[in-house]
Amino acid sequence: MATASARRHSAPPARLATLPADEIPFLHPETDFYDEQANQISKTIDEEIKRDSARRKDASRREVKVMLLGQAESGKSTLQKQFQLYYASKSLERERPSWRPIVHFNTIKAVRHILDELDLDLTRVTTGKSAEGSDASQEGVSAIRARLLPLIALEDTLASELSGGLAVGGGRAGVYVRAGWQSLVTATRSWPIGDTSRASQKAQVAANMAAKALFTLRRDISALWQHPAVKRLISLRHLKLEESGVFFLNSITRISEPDYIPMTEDILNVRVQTLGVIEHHFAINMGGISYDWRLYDVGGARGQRHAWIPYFEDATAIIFLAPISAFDQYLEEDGRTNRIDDSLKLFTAICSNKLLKSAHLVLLLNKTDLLKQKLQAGLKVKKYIVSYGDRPNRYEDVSEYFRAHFLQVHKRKDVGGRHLFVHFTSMLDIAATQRIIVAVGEAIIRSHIAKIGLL
Ligand SMILES: Nc1nc2c(ncn2[C@@H]2O[C@H](COP(=O)(O)OP(=O)(O)OP(=O)(O)O)[C@@H](O)[C@H]2O)c(=O)[nH]1
Ligand SMILES: [Mg+2]
Repeated sequence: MATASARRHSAPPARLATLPADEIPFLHPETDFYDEQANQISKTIDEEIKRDSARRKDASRREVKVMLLGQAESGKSTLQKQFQLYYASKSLERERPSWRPIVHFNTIKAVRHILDELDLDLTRVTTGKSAEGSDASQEGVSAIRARLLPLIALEDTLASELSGGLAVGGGRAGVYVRAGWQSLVTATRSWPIGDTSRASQKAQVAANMAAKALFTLRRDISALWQHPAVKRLISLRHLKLEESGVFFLNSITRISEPDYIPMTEDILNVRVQTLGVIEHHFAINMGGISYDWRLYDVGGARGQRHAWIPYFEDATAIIFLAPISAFDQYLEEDGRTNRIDDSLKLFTAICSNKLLKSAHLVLLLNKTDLLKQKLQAGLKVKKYIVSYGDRPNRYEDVSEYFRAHFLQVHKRKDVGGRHLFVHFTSMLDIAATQRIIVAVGEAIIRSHIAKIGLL
């Protein structure tokens, strides 16, 4: 391992470093003394390289890279939060205040959506296009609307500031998050792009204005939410709010309190779109060994899916989430594609992707709580999925029908001859999800060990 220049030096190697370049003595080859020293050094270096390589190999064997995949709103980030809650609850605790403006944003967005639908309803009634409606049911709405206008005016600014000045997709206001987004509203870490302090200050100003407006107008929001015209629109299914909107409107008094800090349940209910790929680290102990668990949470909308590919080759496992409550919903990015159909196509692409052929596969059929609610409310699956035919419109039959379709995709398209772990989940149910997280974590680590050999 001795280098050519070192072998020609007659002085003991330790002196070399202390000599200025122009005083380096003439080098005599074939010095016994030097050869012995050089061999010793060479041996030591070789051993160190071997040890380093063993350490690296060991570390890479303990590294478990798990990707959360699935369409937008399938519940990937919610699952990531559940992992964080279980394996790194202190970090979730620290982030708690940064979720407050996002809870407020979700609420303002829902209020704006209600007012838009009431507007549309009035137009339908006045143009004679609605047989069911009556503008009498909107009595009092215009006064509430006038008072709520300053709150609604904050929606776009808040969305833009919370997203770090990003405007994605155009049209509907939304909040998009990338790695490190919490620093924008907590000012504890630096935002990775642009003028960090200014971005953070602007986001905090917008967040404070929204918090004040929500507190001042909380009774009007409540009155709007309880209004018979709104109830009528919901029962006619003209008004379909995001789940987070319903949850926060039901909690308006609590979340608009000046000293409000989001509870874990609030954090799980929040809706923000993920941009790109966000990496999270956890240490998971199994059998006395600590595994470096890396979770990759991705943006699931169609325009985001290209960003997944660079991570495929290294993935130890894929957890694919399919929201089976979405049988009556269509993609936001393509209003003609049924969400279940999109999930099945995406799952087909994942099962048949050669880059992923050695990754373990876990399928979570998510949002079972919402599926139950929709079926109980009388929504008919066959109206949206014709092939469901005259099967019973019960939870057991519907969930089994969807499960069978995903299993069939796996059977036909899987390139790796892999086992598929399948679970029904309701990601907002903390106790049930934590049990599944432990089971899934152990199954993935066990398969990983089986593949790479015992540590
Ligand atoms: N009722 C119910 N809501 C859920 C469930 N899982 C997730 N949600 C809600 O669905 C919404 C979307 O969840 P996210 O975790 O943000 O979805 P995502 O897959 O990360 O979406 P993108 O980041 O856009 O790809 C959030 O408001 C969650 O609270 C579930 O099992 N039941
Ligand atoms: Mg997400």
